[in-house]
Amino acid sequence: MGPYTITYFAVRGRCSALKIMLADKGQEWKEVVVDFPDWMKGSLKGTCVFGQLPKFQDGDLVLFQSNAMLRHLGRNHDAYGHDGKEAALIDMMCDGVEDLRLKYIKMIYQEYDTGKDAFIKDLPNHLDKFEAVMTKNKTGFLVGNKSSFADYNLFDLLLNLVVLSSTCLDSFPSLKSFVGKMSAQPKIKAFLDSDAYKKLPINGNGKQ
Ligand SMILES: N[C@@H](CCC(=O)N[C@@H](CSC(=S)NCCc1ccccc1)C(=O)NCC(=O)O)C(=O)O
Repeated sequence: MGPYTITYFAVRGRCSALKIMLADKGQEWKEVVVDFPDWMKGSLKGTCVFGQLPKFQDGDLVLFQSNAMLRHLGRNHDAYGHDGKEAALIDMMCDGVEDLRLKYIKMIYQEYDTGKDAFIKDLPNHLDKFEAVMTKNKTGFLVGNKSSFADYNLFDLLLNLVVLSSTCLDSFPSLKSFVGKMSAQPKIKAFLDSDAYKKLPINGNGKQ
Protein backbone atom coordinates (compact mmCIF):
# COMPACT_ATOMS: atom_id res chain seq x y z
CA MET A 1 0.00 0.00 0.00
CA GLY A 2 0.98 3.63 -0.42
CA PRO A 3 2.66 5.91 -0.93
CA TYR A 4 -0.14 7.93 0.63
CA THR A 5 -0.84 11.61 -0.03
CA ILE A 6 -3.57 13.66 1.61
CA THR A 7 -4.65 16.92 -0.04
CA TYR A 8 -6.75 19.12 2.23
CA PHE A 9 -7.11 22.52 3.81
CA ALA A 10 -5.07 23.55 6.85
CA VAL A 11 -7.62 22.07 9.27
CA ARG A 12 -8.16 18.74 11.07
CA GLY A 13 -11.74 18.56 9.78
CA ARG A 14 -12.48 15.44 7.81
CA CYS A 15 -8.88 14.20 7.72
CA SER A 16 -7.90 13.68 11.36
CA ALA A 17 -9.72 10.32 11.67
CA LEU A 18 -7.81 9.17 8.58
CA LYS A 19 -4.48 10.41 9.94
CA ILE A 20 -5.07 8.85 13.38
CA MET A 21 -5.77 5.52 11.68
CA LEU A 22 -2.69 5.80 9.46
CA ALA A 23 -0.54 6.68 12.45
CA ASP A 24 -1.91 3.78 14.50
CA LYS A 25 -1.16 1.44 11.61
CA GLY A 26 2.43 2.70 11.47
CA GLN A 27 1.93 4.32 8.09
CA GLU A 28 3.50 7.53 6.76
CA TRP A 29 1.88 10.00 4.40
CA LYS A 30 2.58 13.24 2.54
CA GLU A 31 0.33 16.25 2.95
CA VAL A 32 -0.57 18.83 0.32
CA VAL A 33 -2.05 21.80 2.18
CA VAL A 34 -4.41 23.92 0.10
CA ASP A 35 -4.70 27.64 0.77
CA PHE A 36 -8.35 28.65 0.66
CA PRO A 37 -7.85 31.68 -1.63
CA ASP A 38 -5.99 29.41 -4.08
CA TRP A 39 -8.86 26.91 -3.80
CA MET A 40 -11.35 29.60 -4.70
CA LYS A 41 -9.53 30.17 -8.00
CA GLY A 42 -11.08 26.82 -8.97
CA SER A 43 -8.33 25.01 -10.89
CA LEU A 44 -7.88 22.26 -8.26
CA LYS A 45 -11.60 22.20 -7.43
CA GLY A 46 -12.36 21.44 -11.05
CA THR A 47 -10.27 18.26 -10.86
CA CYS A 48 -12.05 16.90 -7.77
CA VAL A 49 -14.77 14.34 -8.52
CA PHE A 50 -17.29 16.11 -6.24
CA GLY A 51 -15.60 19.51 -6.36
CA GLN A 52 -14.45 19.12 -2.77
CA LEU A 53 -11.54 18.05 -0.55
CA PRO A 54 -10.09 15.91 1.01
CA LYS A 55 -8.36 14.07 -1.80
CA PHE A 56 -6.49 10.85 -0.96
CA GLN A 57 -3.89 9.17 -3.13
CA ASP A 58 -2.73 5.60 -2.58
CA GLY A 59 -0.18 5.04 -5.33
CA ASP A 60 -2.13 5.58 -8.57
CA LEU A 61 -5.51 5.33 -6.83
CA VAL A 62 -7.17 8.71 -6.27
CA LEU A 63 -10.08 8.85 -3.82
CA PHE A 64 -12.49 11.54 -2.63
CA GLN A 65 -15.09 11.17 0.16
CA SER A 66 -13.49 10.85 3.60
CA ASN A 67 -15.49 7.77 4.57
CA ALA A 68 -14.46 5.99 1.35
CA MET A 69 -10.85 6.70 2.38
CA LEU A 70 -11.47 5.18 5.80
CA ARG A 71 -13.07 2.09 4.25
CA HIS A 72 -10.20 1.71 1.77
CA LEU A 73 -7.66 1.79 4.61
CA GLY A 74 -9.89 -0.53 6.64
CA ARG A 75 -9.76 -3.11 3.83
CA ASN A 76 -6.00 -2.79 3.43
CA HIS A 77 -4.99 -2.59 7.10
CA ASP A 78 -7.12 -5.27 8.73
CA ALA A 79 -9.61 -2.81 10.17
CA TYR A 80 -12.83 -3.96 8.51
CA GLY A 81 -13.92 -6.86 10.76
CA HIS A 82 -13.33 -10.60 10.60
CA ASP A 83 -16.17 -11.42 8.19
CA GLY A 84 -18.99 -9.93 6.06
CA LYS A 85 -21.33 -9.62 9.04
CA GLU A 86 -18.83 -7.61 11.08
CA ALA A 87 -18.00 -5.51 8.00
CA ALA A 88 -21.69 -4.67 7.58
CA LEU A 89 -21.99 -3.67 11.23
CA ILE A 90 -18.83 -1.55 10.95
CA ASP A 91 -20.32 0.18 7.90
CA MET A 92 -23.47 0.84 9.90
CA MET A 93 -21.54 2.37 12.79
CA CYS A 94 -19.41 4.52 10.47
CA ASP A 95 -22.58 5.85 8.87
CA GLY A 96 -23.92 6.60 12.36
CA VAL A 97 -20.75 8.57 13.14
CA GLU A 98 -21.18 10.46 9.87
CA ASP A 99 -24.73 11.44 10.86
CA LEU A 100 -23.46 12.99 14.09
CA ARG A 101 -20.43 14.54 12.37
CA LEU A 102 -22.72 16.27 9.88
CA LYS A 103 -24.81 17.71 12.74
CA TYR A 104 -21.59 18.92 14.38
CA ILE A 105 -20.30 20.50 11.15
CA LYS A 106 -23.64 22.24 10.52
CA MET A 107 -23.64 23.69 14.05
CA ILE A 108 -19.97 24.80 13.82
CA TYR A 109 -20.25 26.50 10.42
CA GLN A 110 -23.85 27.64 10.25
CA GLU A 111 -25.32 27.93 13.76
CA TYR A 112 -22.48 28.26 16.25
CA ASP A 113 -23.62 31.38 18.10
CA THR A 114 -27.32 30.51 18.12
CA GLY A 115 -27.12 26.71 18.11
CA LYS A 116 -24.13 25.65 20.23
CA ASP A 117 -26.02 25.35 23.51
CA ALA A 118 -28.91 23.45 21.93
CA PHE A 119 -26.46 21.11 20.20
CA ILE A 120 -24.69 20.37 23.49
CA LYS A 121 -28.05 19.87 25.26
CA ASP A 122 -29.14 17.38 22.58
CA LEU A 123 -25.77 15.61 22.42
CA PRO A 124 -26.62 12.93 25.04
CA ASN A 125 -29.45 11.74 22.76
CA HIS A 126 -26.79 10.84 20.19
CA LEU A 127 -23.95 9.75 22.46
CA ASP A 128 -26.21 7.30 24.28
CA LYS A 129 -26.59 5.31 21.04
CA PHE A 130 -22.81 4.82 20.73
CA GLU A 131 -22.55 4.16 24.48
CA ALA A 132 -25.11 1.36 24.17
CA VAL A 133 -23.25 -0.27 21.27
CA MET A 134 -19.87 0.04 22.98
CA THR A 135 -21.25 -1.32 26.27
CA LYS A 136 -23.06 -4.24 24.63
CA ASN A 137 -20.03 -5.27 22.55
CA LYS A 138 -17.88 -5.48 25.71
CA THR A 139 -14.54 -5.53 23.80
CA GLY A 140 -13.79 -1.80 23.94
CA PHE A 141 -14.55 -1.47 20.24
CA LEU A 142 -17.77 -0.73 18.35
CA VAL A 143 -17.76 -4.06 16.49
CA GLY A 144 -15.78 -7.25 16.98
CA ASN A 145 -12.63 -7.47 19.07
CA LYS A 146 -10.23 -5.09 17.32
CA SER A 147 -10.22 -1.50 16.12
CA SER A 148 -12.01 -0.79 12.86
CA PHE A 149 -12.15 2.36 10.74
CA ALA A 150 -15.48 3.16 12.45
CA ASP A 151 -13.65 3.28 15.80
CA TYR A 152 -11.11 5.80 14.47
CA ASN A 153 -13.93 7.87 13.01
CA LEU A 154 -15.85 7.85 16.31
CA PHE A 155 -12.69 8.53 18.33
CA ASP A 156 -11.84 11.59 16.22
CA LEU A 157 -15.36 12.98 16.51
CA LEU A 158 -15.43 12.40 20.28
CA LEU A 159 -12.15 14.32 20.62
CA ASN A 160 -13.82 17.27 18.88
CA LEU A 161 -16.96 16.98 21.02
CA VAL A 162 -14.92 17.01 24.24
CA VAL A 163 -13.31 20.26 23.07
CA LEU A 164 -16.80 21.67 22.46
CA SER A 165 -18.13 20.38 25.79
CA SER A 166 -15.52 19.05 28.22
CA THR A 167 -18.11 17.12 30.28
CA CYS A 168 -20.06 15.57 27.37
CA LEU A 169 -18.73 12.05 28.06
CA ASP A 170 -19.12 12.15 31.85
CA SER A 171 -22.40 10.17 31.70
CA PHE A 172 -21.01 7.66 29.19
CA PRO A 173 -18.37 5.44 30.86
CA SER A 174 -17.84 3.14 27.89
CA LEU A 175 -17.19 6.06 25.55
CA LYS A 176 -14.97 7.76 28.13
CA SER A 177 -12.94 4.56 28.52
CA PHE A 178 -12.78 4.17 24.72
CA VAL A 179 -11.34 7.67 24.32
CA GLY A 180 -8.87 7.05 27.14
CA LYS A 181 -7.67 3.74 25.69
CA MET A 182 -7.39 5.02 22.11
CA SER A 183 -5.55 8.16 23.28
CA ALA A 184 -3.08 5.97 25.19
CA GLN A 185 -2.18 3.79 22.20
CA PRO A 186 1.51 4.68 21.68
CA LYS A 187 1.30 5.53 17.95
CA ILE A 188 -1.93 7.47 18.39
CA LYS A 189 -0.54 9.33 21.41
CA ALA A 190 2.59 10.25 19.46
CA PHE A 191 0.50 11.62 16.61
CA LEU A 192 -1.89 13.56 18.87
CA ASP A 193 1.15 15.04 20.62
CA SER A 194 2.79 16.02 17.32
CA ASP A 195 3.02 19.59 16.08
CA ALA A 196 1.61 18.37 12.75
CA TYR A 197 -1.64 17.58 14.56
CA LYS A 198 -1.65 20.26 17.23
CA LYS A 199 -0.86 23.15 14.88
CA LEU A 200 -4.06 22.60 12.86
CA PRO A 201 -7.37 24.08 14.03
CA ILE A 202 -10.24 21.60 14.25
CA ASN A 203 -12.42 23.60 11.89
CA GLY A 204 -11.95 26.21 9.19
CA ASN A 205 -13.77 29.09 10.86
CA GLY A 206 -11.96 29.26 14.18
CA LYS A 207 -14.90 27.77 16.07
CA GLN A 208 -14.53 24.60 18.16
N1 LIG B 1 -18.68 14.08 1.85
C1 LIG B 1 -17.39 14.73 1.70
C2 LIG B 1 -17.51 16.16 2.17
C3 LIG B 1 -16.31 16.98 1.72
C4 LIG B 1 -16.39 18.42 2.15
O1 LIG B 1 -17.39 18.87 2.74
N2 LIG B 1 -15.33 19.15 1.83
C5 LIG B 1 -15.25 20.56 2.18
C6 LIG B 1 -14.17 20.78 3.24
S1 LIG B 1 -14.38 19.71 4.59
C7 LIG B 1 -15.47 20.56 5.60
S2 LIG B 1 -15.71 20.00 7.09
N3 LIG B 1 -16.07 21.66 5.17
C8 LIG B 1 -16.70 22.56 6.09
C9 LIG B 1 -16.45 23.99 5.66
C10 LIG B 1 -15.03 24.19 5.18
C11 LIG B 1 -14.84 24.66 3.89
C12 LIG B 1 -13.56 24.90 3.44
C13 LIG B 1 -12.47 24.71 4.28
C14 LIG B 1 -12.67 24.21 5.56
C15 LIG B 1 -13.95 23.94 6.02
C16 LIG B 1 -14.85 21.34 0.96
O2 LIG B 1 -14.12 20.84 0.12
N4 LIG B 1 -15.29 22.62 0.92
C17 LIG B 1 -14.88 23.49 -0.16
C18 LIG B 1 -15.85 23.50 -1.32
O3 LIG B 1 -16.89 22.79 -1.20
O4 LIG B 1 -15.56 24.19 -2.32
C19 LIG B 1 -16.33 13.97 2.50
O5 LIG B 1 -16.71 13.25 3.41
O6 LIG B 1 -15.13 14.08 2.17
